[in-house]
Amino acid sequence: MAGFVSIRNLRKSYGTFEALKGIDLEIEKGEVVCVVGPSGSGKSTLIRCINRLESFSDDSTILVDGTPVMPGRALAKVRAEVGMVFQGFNLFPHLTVRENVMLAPRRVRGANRATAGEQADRLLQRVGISEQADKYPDYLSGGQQQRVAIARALAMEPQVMLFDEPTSALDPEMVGEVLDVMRDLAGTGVTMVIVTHEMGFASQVADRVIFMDGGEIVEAGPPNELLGAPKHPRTRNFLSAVLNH
Ligand SMILES: Nc1ncnc2c1ncn2[C@@H]1O[C@H](COP(=O)(O)OP(=O)(O)OP(=O)(O)O)[C@@H](O)[C@H]1O
Repeated sequence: MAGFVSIRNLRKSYGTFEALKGIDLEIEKGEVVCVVGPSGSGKSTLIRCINRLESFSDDSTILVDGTPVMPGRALAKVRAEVGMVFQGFNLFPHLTVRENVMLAPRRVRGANRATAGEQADRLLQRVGISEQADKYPDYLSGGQQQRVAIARALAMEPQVMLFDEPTSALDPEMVGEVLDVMRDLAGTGVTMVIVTHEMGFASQVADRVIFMDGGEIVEAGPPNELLGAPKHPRTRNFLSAVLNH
């Protein structure tokens, strides 16, 4: 049966270089999937294809809640259902924290100012930074900015949240506060796909961990199996390199 996010034969090339070599992946509604693997294995490319920030081969199919992720009118529907959080926080520097969170509901959904403002305040409370609402992003720490970015993505009430190494650009002492917000979110029924190098976090929150290497899914399974007792030698090599680092 097709998953809530259904990926079939996903191929992506940059010139002659094949970054994704035919990925098949079904993600259930509410499932939390962590994608791990070495640098350059195609993790970011995979999740960027899900909302078509990257184009992909014509013979590949991605469906989100049954809607094909293809150029055209349906793409706006998919993008409204899929929130994304990047490594860099990508907040608008000329807008306050609250205005950053209000922007998409106002522009895309036509929400009025009061409704969008109330929702922003609720979301900022949820990510623990209500007191920063009237500041500009540059005055916030990296961890706080990333929490605003999560609130901003949640403001569209997405069905799916994509996270592309959300803690990689943070100073170590700020990683925990962002992972805590994501951990809370994982308990709320939002479907999450998370590219991460945080193996401890993946083992705690993931329903399934996917190991990618060379543009392919080498192995996938529940965290205790994939991280605890990987079957494939490439997974074992990767994990021993990461964990002994
Ligand atoms: N715009 C691009 N043009 C050319 N090659 C690209 C482009 N984006 C990515 N690639 C290549 O595609 C491959 C997969 O990149 P991707 O960023 O998906 O890897 P990744 O697993 O997310 O790596 P990392 O953990 O370092 O972020 C890499 O070899 C990368 O160099």
